Amino acid sequence: WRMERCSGQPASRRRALPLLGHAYLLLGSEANRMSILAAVGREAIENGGVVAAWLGRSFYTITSDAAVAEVVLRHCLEKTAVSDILRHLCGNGTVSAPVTIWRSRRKLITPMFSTRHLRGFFSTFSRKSAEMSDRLRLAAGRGVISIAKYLSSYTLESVCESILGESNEKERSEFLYAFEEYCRIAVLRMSNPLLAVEAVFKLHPAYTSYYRSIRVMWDFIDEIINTKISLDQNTNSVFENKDIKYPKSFMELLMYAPGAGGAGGLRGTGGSPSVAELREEMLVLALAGGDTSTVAASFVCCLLAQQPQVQERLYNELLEVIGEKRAIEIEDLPKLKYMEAVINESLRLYPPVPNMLRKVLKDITLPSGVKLMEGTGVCINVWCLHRNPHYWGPDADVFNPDRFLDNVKHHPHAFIPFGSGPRNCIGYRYAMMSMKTVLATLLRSYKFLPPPSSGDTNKTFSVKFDIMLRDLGGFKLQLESRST
Ligand code: HEM
Repeated sequence: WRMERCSGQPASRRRALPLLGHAYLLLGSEANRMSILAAVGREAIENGGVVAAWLGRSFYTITSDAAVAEVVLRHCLEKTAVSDILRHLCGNGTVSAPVTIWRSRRKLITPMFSTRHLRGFFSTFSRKSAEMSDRLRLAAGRGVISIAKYLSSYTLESVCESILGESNEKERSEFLYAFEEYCRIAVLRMSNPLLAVEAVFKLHPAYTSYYRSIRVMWDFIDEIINTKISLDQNTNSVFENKDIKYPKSFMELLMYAPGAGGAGGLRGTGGSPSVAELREEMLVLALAGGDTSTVAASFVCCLLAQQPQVQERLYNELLEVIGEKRAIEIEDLPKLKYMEAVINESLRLYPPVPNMLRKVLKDITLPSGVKLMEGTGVCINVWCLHRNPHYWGPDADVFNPDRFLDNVKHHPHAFIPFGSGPRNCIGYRYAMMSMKTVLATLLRSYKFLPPPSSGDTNKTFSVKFDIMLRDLGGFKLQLESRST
């Protein structure tokens, strides 16, 4: 009570238990976890933007308010202890690193996302999209499929080619399976403060599986790194070759980055990058870049299946900008304005990262007088912020891409699927390019239809939360070929 009083934050009306605080509410199924997070986010809206809750003995401010999100994302760059679970996998990789290490890591990978490098990856997106479209030919007209299954192969293949440079299919699917297993268990550990304690987790049935899945992912990346290093050594080019031709993989770019070697940079002993450090960054990019885009593109497809008029309008835009037959070119992408609005509206309603956590390092007093206290955590409830009627009107839950075409100005922090501030998503442009390319390829060849008897065309998908947001129904839809 003292914390709530000092911070001026209303306490959640849900009961807190000794030791667990409100964390016991998150212990049920993945769907239950998401509905609790959404309910607490709505409590914050009712309270004018914030509500206080306890995750174990840690005090958290939950917010669904754009102004609070802006302050937090600008000033609080440290992740909370919950991110320590991510560090088991990614170590000091950019996404999970403590601020002191994060600064140099972020500086090092930023140039890799320059326009020049991103342009180099377009050919990967377009080739992999065409391959996925071919694979789908067998599924068209043959009933219900999970579009996420196909999109996850597309994103992982593209990510592997552009980020790692190479990989084989069997190992890729083992990697994907291991990642799903890791997410399933990691979120249990994040939601249950007792399981965050290693000695307690050791007694849990998922303990072995958790570390096995991490091992599988590490081995996958290490194998690629070691092959690359020995190849380069054999050709005498390791770290000296400044004239490699584009497109390079992110891994090559990182190995040859001029900035590598500074404090926290990627040079291991003897002037070469340590495999462990390369692995950390590659894992961050492969994971942050793969699953998020799969989830985002899958929700777009399912929403389009529900909304035939939106899909037809998008198809017409594709005909106008690209036409029916010619290959998509990189210059087409910025012209697809309606496509961008559809993706944004989908990201608004179904943000793949529905919660962002930050630690407060210094007391901050918000304009409302509420205090964010040093040492406490903040959870930005993106799911509720994106559905907050205060910013999006009484029809906030309705899918309407025109919101992003109208000249109505929204609060700049009412829409933050990629975060914001110095620690925002570094792969935003990569993700948009990849998603636009695959969606344009698929929509020119297929019509998306909802599964039979899926009911209301504006229904909210039932979702679950396991680090990422996912459709509980498994992203099901039907395909009809446009060429018949
Ligand atoms: C639709 C796709 C994507 C979404 C919705 C998304 C979302 C996000 C969000 C919300 C954050 C900030 C998390 C926080 O503040 O706690 C983030 C960080 C990050 N994302 Fe993405 N992301 C996507 C795609 C990508 C891609 C394609 C890459 C790389 C290829 C990537 C790399 C990263 C990295 C490295 C960070 C950490 C940045 C830092 O801490 O400085 N993301 N992403």
